[in-house]
Amino acid sequence: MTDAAVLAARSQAESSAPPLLEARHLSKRYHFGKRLLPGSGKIVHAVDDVSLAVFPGETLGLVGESGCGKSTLGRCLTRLYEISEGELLFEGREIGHVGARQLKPYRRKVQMIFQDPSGSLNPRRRVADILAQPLRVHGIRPRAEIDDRLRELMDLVGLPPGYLDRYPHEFSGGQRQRIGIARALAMEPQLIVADEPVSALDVSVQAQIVNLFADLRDQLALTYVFIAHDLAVVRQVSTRIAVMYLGSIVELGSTDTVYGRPAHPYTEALLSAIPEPHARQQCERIVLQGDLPSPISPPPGCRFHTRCPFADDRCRTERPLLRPLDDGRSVACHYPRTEVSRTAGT
Ligand SMILES: Nc1ncnc2c1ncn2[C@@H]1O[C@H](COP(=O)(O)OP(=O)(O)OP(=O)(O)O)[C@@H](O)[C@H]1O
Repeated sequence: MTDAAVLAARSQAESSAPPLLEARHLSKRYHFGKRLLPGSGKIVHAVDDVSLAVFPGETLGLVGESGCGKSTLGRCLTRLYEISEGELLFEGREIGHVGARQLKPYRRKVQMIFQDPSGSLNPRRRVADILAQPLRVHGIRPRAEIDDRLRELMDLVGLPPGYLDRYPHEFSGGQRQRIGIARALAMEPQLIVADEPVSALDVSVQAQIVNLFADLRDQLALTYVFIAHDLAVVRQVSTRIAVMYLGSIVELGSTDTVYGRPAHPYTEALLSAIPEPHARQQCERIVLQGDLPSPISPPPGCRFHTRCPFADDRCRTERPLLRPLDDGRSVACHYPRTEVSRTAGT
């Protein structure tokens, strides 16, 4: 493991603990069109050479605008999607390319929570059945202990045990998300990848669910990858932040470092849009010109150069690697904002 991207991904460790999960040069491509006719199909480079380490007990927030590849990366990390290239290691063991049988223990240890939990909640089954199913199928608890465990799970997510007899449609959105969380917890996971888990909820309910995530992390020593487009929510819940742009990580660092003084021009623009007055000292909003380029034909050089106000010839031709800076974060930019004079307007 000598190469700069992997070292940069690991340089963020807040403790000496080895990573729980590590992606090395992970890429995911979608093929569509007429694949049988050579040259006629198209390839979407949804995740492009991502190296990332997730450490035990942390919440790694994954942010970036719509279409940058957050969900695809989340699904690759949980092995819901096949990985096109690269490695994925859980507790040091390669699990990126193993078959279903070898993947079984990992499937339990890593759970995914979605924006809309309805997908995992069978509308014709009572909550008790929904929660008991993984306990039975995976033999997680002896039959005699299942009833107690169901009550425990309801208690963990703040729902009365009497609700076990109800059906999913009898709950509000926030309560349904609590049941989705309880279902994930039933597997006794070590890592949860939560993909936009609060974005469909009312703001007041969002705060309750975010607090629940934080409480559960402390209570059960969980580790999270928290995917969201709402930067204020991600800031509240995350210990570290990974910023994605067009399939790649462009900045990775502690939440305070990245939000306090972003180093990548894309992060700077993204954070300038947070409406909260206390989110950053700087109030001026940076409006990026142009749209997110297509991941079917990403631009050469720095992927961000077509929208970057500071791009020069080097940026147009040479792709910057994710490299560690002195302050512990990593950035994929030839001219990080923390290394140039802001007053000079560069
Ligand atoms: N099944 C698919 N086939 C082809 N392209 C896909 C597929 N799923 C996603 N994509 C494309 O891959 C890119 C990344 O999508 P992804 O959903 O991972 O981004 P995202 O950052 O999670 O966006 P959002 O926040 O809108 O969900 C997008 O350009 C998207 O259109």
